[in-house]
Amino acid sequence: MSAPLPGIVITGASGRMGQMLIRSVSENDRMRLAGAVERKGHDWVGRDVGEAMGGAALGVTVTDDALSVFAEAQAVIDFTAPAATVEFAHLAAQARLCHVIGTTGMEEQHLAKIQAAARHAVIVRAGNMSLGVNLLTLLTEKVARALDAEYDIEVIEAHHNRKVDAPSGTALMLGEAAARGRGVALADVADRGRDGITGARQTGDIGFAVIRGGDIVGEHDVMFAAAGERITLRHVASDRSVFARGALKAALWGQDKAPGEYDMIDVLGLRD
Ligand SMILES: NC(=O)c1ccc[n+]([C@@H]2O[C@H](COP(=O)([O-])OP(=O)(O)OC[C@H]3O[C@@H](n4cnc5c(N)ncnc54)[C@H](O)[C@@H]3O)[C@@H](O)[C@H]2O)c1
Ligand SMILES: O=C(O)C1=N[C@H](C(=O)O)CCC1
Repeated sequence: MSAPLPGIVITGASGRMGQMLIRSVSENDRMRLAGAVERKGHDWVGRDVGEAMGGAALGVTVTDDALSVFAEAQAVIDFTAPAATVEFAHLAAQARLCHVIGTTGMEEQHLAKIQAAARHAVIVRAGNMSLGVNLLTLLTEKVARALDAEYDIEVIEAHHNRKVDAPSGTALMLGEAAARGRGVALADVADRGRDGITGARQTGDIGFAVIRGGDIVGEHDVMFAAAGERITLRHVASDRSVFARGALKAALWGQDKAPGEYDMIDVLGLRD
């Protein structure tokens, strides 16, 4: 007899990523959709999630009681908002299931609570779950290590007009990778908001520039600019399925791991 398929809960079910994840999990034959969670008061609560999405019924009713569905599942995939994710991390630790976190815009207070939850649960967290961006972080680190500070590093990102955090989680991952390559702490060299008479660029800074418009899914450039030449590493996401694919991989990967915090470099087996 074959083992039961791992049950996956999707939080933020009505969101841009939530709907993509509901579709991806329900079409995947290595897992089953075990729950769909939305915030209290959301008009999807109490409805079949497939019908709420405008399609066929999936036999899963959207709930605002996360713990009740976590108790019957093996993983939760969570692309919501920082405060909600902290709450879900606490509940996932209680239910001892794998928590895959795609939420960005986290501050120190959120990260400390997630770290505490990782004492009891497997947590996989990444500002970008796509294979392409995770490879790009490795390339960025390598190029930054090879070049000296005569090469100014700028991270440029573009996203849709509904995005609420900036710079994007991906831009910060790329900035961290560049700082690692340089052997510095990003917090010491990040230049995140230029406006007015800023003065000349400081040698060694890592700059961030942010574009918001229309339905851009996610675009990131890491530029190394020196006198006489410029290198640009680029990733363009044109479909949210690339993030969902990584998240589903992480949920399966996390099933037999010890509690702790992991990222997509671990999931993809790319760590040196
Ligand atoms: N890591 C990645 O690969 C990746 C990719 C895409 C988006 N993201 C991040 O995922 C997050 C969501 O992005 P989106 O575009 O889907 O946003 P969205 O606003 O479309 O969806 C967020 C959903 O979360 C729900 N939500 C908020 N609080 C909740 C709560 N307490 N309980 C249950 N549900 C709650 C909202 O109602 C909404 O449906 C953002 O932080 C975004 O940056 C990460
Ligand atoms: O649409 C978003 O929001 C995205 N967020 C992530 C980020 O902040 O980098 C990943 C790309 C899409």
